[in-house]
Amino acid sequence: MLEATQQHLTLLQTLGLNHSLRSHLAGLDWPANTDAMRVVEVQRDRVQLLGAHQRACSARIAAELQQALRDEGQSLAVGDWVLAGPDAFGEHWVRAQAPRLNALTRRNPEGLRQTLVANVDTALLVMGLDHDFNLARLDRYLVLTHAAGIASVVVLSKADRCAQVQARLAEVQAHLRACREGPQAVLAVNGTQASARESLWPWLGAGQTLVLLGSSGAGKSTLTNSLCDAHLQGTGSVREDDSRGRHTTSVRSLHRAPCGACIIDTPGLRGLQLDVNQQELAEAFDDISGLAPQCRFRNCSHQDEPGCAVRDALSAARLKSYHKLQRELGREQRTPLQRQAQLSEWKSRSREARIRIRAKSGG
Ligand SMILES: Nc1nc2c(ncn2[C@@H]2O[C@H](COP(=O)(O)OP(=O)(O)OP(=O)(O)O)[C@@H](O)[C@H]2O)c(=O)[nH]1
Ligand SMILES: [Zn+2]
Repeated sequence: MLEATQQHLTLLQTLGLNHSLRSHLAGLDWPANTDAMRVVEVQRDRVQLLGAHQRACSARIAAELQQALRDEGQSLAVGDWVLAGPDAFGEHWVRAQAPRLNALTRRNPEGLRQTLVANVDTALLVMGLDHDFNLARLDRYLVLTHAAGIASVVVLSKADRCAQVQARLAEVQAHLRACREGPQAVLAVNGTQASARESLWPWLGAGQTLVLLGSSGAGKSTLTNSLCDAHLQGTGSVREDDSRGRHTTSVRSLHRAPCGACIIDTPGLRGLQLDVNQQELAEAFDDISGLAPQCRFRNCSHQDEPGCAVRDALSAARLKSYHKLQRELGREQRTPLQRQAQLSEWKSRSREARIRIRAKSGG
């Protein structure tokens, strides 16, 4: 049994199973008749899985696992590793989930935590060299990946449509010049061509998992198709005036590239609400936290204090991003549920107070 399991695990390396995930899986209590498989797509009450047999299969989530996930406010995400197998009727069931190495999470519009993808090696932050180019949005994505401990590469797409590619590349480099743990590279590509694959070659090793992030119309699906050398993902045109896409991709899905890497395409996020605290934000802006000790005032807010080392060294745009995200976190510290709970607590307190006052005054 162990031999068979080991053989399976070796086959699964091509699906992104690395050494650490392998030990996570080996440490699970394997239910009878199950195999290790990877979640490649999440649907409403089903997931699509790929396993050692390399055939996609559709599975439902066993009630106990469903309950356990719900208790933790979690759900399965693309990239997860699970144990799944068929029942007597041939219906496949996911019975266990392996602990994740990492996950990208955001707050959904209701303020609840949502896992976007799990077990990723590199995030490609895709930004079009058209109207999509926006350094403030890039800063937001960099916080998302940094907080998850996932390496990032900035990919400026539509290089064939832009007359100032070098200037744009230099702009991004200058914007992030003081970062110690910034993106691993900043590249410009024509996502429609196979040459994009060559530019990204260092990150496309066998068993590597990459996720493409960026706004709708940035060119994520186009790049996915080029990296996978196949037309897997539908692509859509963008509006002439603002380069906005039409949200062509609607689900996250994992694809295997011929080079052996796993590519996760994602739909463009409409406004990315971060799921980080002030500490994580400060860590992601390590250019600011690194320079702050040199400011004249220990509690310098890097706004208009004299002797501010941060303001002198950073671009105004980078500092503006930081202040904006800091304000946003201050506002968003509480989720709508917590805000509602707070509101009803105030209401009941003032009701009690009114009753006390009335009782005192004998009314
Ligand atoms: N010329 C050129 N066109 C590109 C490039 N990348 C994307 N496009 C075009 O830009 C449009 C949007 O590309 P998509 O790949 O659908 O964008 P997306 O990021 O997947 O968008 P959503 O699925 O809506 O999130 C399509 O018309 C693509 O053909 C590129 O590098 N060069
Ligand atoms: Zn300062």
